[in-house]
Amino acid sequence: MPSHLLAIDQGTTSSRAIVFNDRLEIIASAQQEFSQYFPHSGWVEHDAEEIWDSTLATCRQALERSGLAAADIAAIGITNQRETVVVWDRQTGKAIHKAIVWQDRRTSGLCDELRAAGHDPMITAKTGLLLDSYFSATKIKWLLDQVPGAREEAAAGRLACGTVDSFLLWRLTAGKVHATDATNACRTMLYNIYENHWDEELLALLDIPAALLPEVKNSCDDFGSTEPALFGSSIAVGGIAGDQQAALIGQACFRPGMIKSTYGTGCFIVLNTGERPVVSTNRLLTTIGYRLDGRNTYALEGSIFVAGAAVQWMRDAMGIIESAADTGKLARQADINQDVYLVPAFTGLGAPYWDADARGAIFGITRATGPAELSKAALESVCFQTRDLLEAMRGDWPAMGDTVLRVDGGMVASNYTMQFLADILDAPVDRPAILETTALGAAYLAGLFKGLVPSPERFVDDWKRDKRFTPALDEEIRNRKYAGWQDAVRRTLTTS
Ligand SMILES: Nc1ncnc2c1ncn2[C@@H]1O[C@H](COP(=O)(O)OP(=O)(O)O)[C@@H](O)[C@H]1O
Ligand SMILES: O=P(O)(O)OC[C@H](O)CO
Repeated sequence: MPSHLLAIDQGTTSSRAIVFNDRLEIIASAQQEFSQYFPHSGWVEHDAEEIWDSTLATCRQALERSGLAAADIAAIGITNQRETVVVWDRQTGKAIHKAIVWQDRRTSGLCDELRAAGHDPMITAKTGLLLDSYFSATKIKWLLDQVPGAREEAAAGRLACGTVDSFLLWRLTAGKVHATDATNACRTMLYNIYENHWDEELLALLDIPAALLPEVKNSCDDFGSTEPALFGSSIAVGGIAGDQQAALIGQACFRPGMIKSTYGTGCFIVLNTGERPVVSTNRLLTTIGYRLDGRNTYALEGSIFVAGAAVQWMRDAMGIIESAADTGKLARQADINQDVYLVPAFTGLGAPYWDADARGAIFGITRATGPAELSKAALESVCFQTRDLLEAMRGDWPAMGDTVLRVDGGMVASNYTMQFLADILDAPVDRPAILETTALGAAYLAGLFKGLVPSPERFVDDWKRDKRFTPALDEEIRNRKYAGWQDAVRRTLTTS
């Protein structure tokens, strides 16, 4: 009986494949970066062929490194960068244009027009999202409108469209399955998260034919099986989830009130709110955390565009540090009497401010300010932004109670940052034993499909912590520091 699981983690900058055993321990992995295309200011594209090639290559490498054959893999789970869209030809499987990436802002003018026409309350009421070019819908419209012949091809039923999971599934099954899961569908801004269907009014508003879109399934479901020639024999695909939702699953946040925060390039905080969706009054997103057996578990999400990217900026643009880990060492040496704040609004500010025009700023610099103080300010900015989101979540969902934040992503390697996070939140911060939580979530869904892993209720109890960071900052200092941050943000915003 095959008992291993293969997780595909198709991210914004790299594709990864990880083989897990049925105890959900990592056996082997492979990773490959691919090109980012920036054809114009604010535009971000990926080549769908590079996405596919890197995914296939890493799956094969991970299998080879594990010493296993395809026949030893019980099922594949796919997790992916969300919102990014591909439109492809059903006959050839080739994309008609490069994929438009979630970060791409080319349709912000169209979003402004939709807002001016008063459509945003309807969009939020159906999708739980805020009208923004971040989501897939306006990107699909752009592709249909701008690629020569696309509208005619679509009308003739010759095109298919989907988020990256759906494109990969199409390729893995050699065009036999056109499907996605609810966590990906709910990020398109075309999916009604309360009634669980592609929304006709939204499709009509954006002139997107329903026939283009994939079937929406559970996150753990029968997604078909891979073409035998790809890996030597066919493997079932049993799970799909967008990467932030997969991290929620991998962190075993299966109970209402449980919350995870992923610190990579950006930061995404997701709170499980249970079977009842919570409508945000604080500009957070209502989203589907996962769908199992036809039942949605909803979540509130806050997205911060710049987290580890602030550290990359210190290294690549400023040359203040040589490697990311230097920031922690420097921050510990900083003069504690200097209150320096960095507001990393490099591409505007995300939740809960949603100010696309704000730009980064540094406050409180003196002649004595140097790399140490800037490093400290960069790391702390991520923690202040997390507190902003948690305050918004508490406002939206008073039942949240005491928070324990489960963290993952590259930046959680920084003990300085994690301790300051606990201090400024005045809440414990838990770092898990397995840091590959996104892939773990995908593997878990695939394992659940095959009955190889514990039920969600039991998985919660199996979750293992590496380290807990406990708050240790005096209340008066905490309040003063946070007030300083709020003041810095106020001075950065372009909207009042
Ligand atoms: N020790 C560290 N201290 C601070 N930041 C770090 C550290 N290690 C990694 N990072 C940051 O974490 C990010 C990488 O995390 P990762 O989860 O791999 O991101 P992504 O999946 O978005 O590419 C980078 O932005 C990097 O600067
Ligand atoms: O690929 P990541 O890890 O940068 O995540 C991207 C998010 O899914 C975008 O919403």
